[in-house]
Parts: sequence; structure tokens; C-alpha cells
Amino acid sequence: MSALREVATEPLTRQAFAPFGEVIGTHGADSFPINQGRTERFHALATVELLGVNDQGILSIFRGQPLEPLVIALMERHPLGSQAFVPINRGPFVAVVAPPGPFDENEIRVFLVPGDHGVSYRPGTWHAPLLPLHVDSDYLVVDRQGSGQNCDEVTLMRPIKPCFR
Ligand SMILES: NC(=O)N[C@@H](O)C(=O)O
Ligand code: NI
Repeated sequence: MSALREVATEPLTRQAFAPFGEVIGTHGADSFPINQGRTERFHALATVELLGVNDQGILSIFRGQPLEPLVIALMERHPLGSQAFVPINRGPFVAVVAPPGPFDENEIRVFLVPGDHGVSYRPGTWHAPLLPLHVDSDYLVVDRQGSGQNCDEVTLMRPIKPCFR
């Protein structure tokens, strides 16, 4: 295995994550009351994007195990649809991403996603498959079912080791 490359994790903000997708969380999000004021709606935090033919948006649960050692050697993208991960039991995870388009290892960013947030990768965003931290955790996943090739993979020349300073 070629030399590992350490990449510092960044705090998750809507602005920082914007090139890769959207943040699903209530902090700093607009909301309005519904149901006679008994419920607060944080509306349209992310958009489900389906770009293929006869697509269906689907909801799944991923029961993920931590990757130990946390070394990322493979990334993937879904050109035909978005993919969202929302913790069900508040399990934090790491979002290792690079912008859509030709893959460039030097553009890899690493975000720490707290247990009360989720993210939605826009179509084509390069990302590491689900990476829960510390303990097995369940995530609601909203993504696409349909025809066509919707998962391109790439092997990193220099595997990434996230650093938590
Ligand atoms: N393979 C699969 O459904 N999951 C990946 O796309 C992932 O991002 O975890
Ligand atoms: Ni994916």
C-alpha cells in the first residue's frame, strides 16, 4: 500500500459542504409551525435528485460498522441521483468527499458529521462509502433506484487517514 495521506477533519457547515451537497440538520435552519403549532417544520433541508429514466426515490436503512483502521482507499459517485444519510440512533460519521467531475485526490475533504446531522451528496459527488465512527450505527438512506450505471468507483493512489485534532 502506498504512503497514507493524513487529512484533517473539518466541522460540518452548510457553506463548507455546499460544493458536495446539503446538510440535513436544524441548527441554523429556517422553520415554521404546523399542526396547530405542535410541530416545527424544517422544510426542504435537502432535495432528492433523480436524473435517470423511470427512477424511483427510495428509503433504506444502512446498519454500518466502523472501519478500523480508518483508512479510505476507495471512493465512489452516483451520477444519476443524490444520496442522503441521516443518523437514526445519533451515530456520528465521517463524510470523505471530493467535488463532482473528474476525480482529483488533492480535492478530497473530510467532514465530521455529528449524530444530530445528516448529509445529502448531490449527484456525482465523490464520497467514501458510509463511515460510522466508534460504534455500529443505523442510518436512514434516501437515494435512487432505476436503470443505468449509478455507481462509479475509484481507487486512491494515496489512501486517506482522517485526523481528528
Ligand atoms: N452501496 C451503497 O448502497 N452504499 C454506498 O453508495 C454508500 O455511499 O455507502
Ligand atoms: Ni454512495
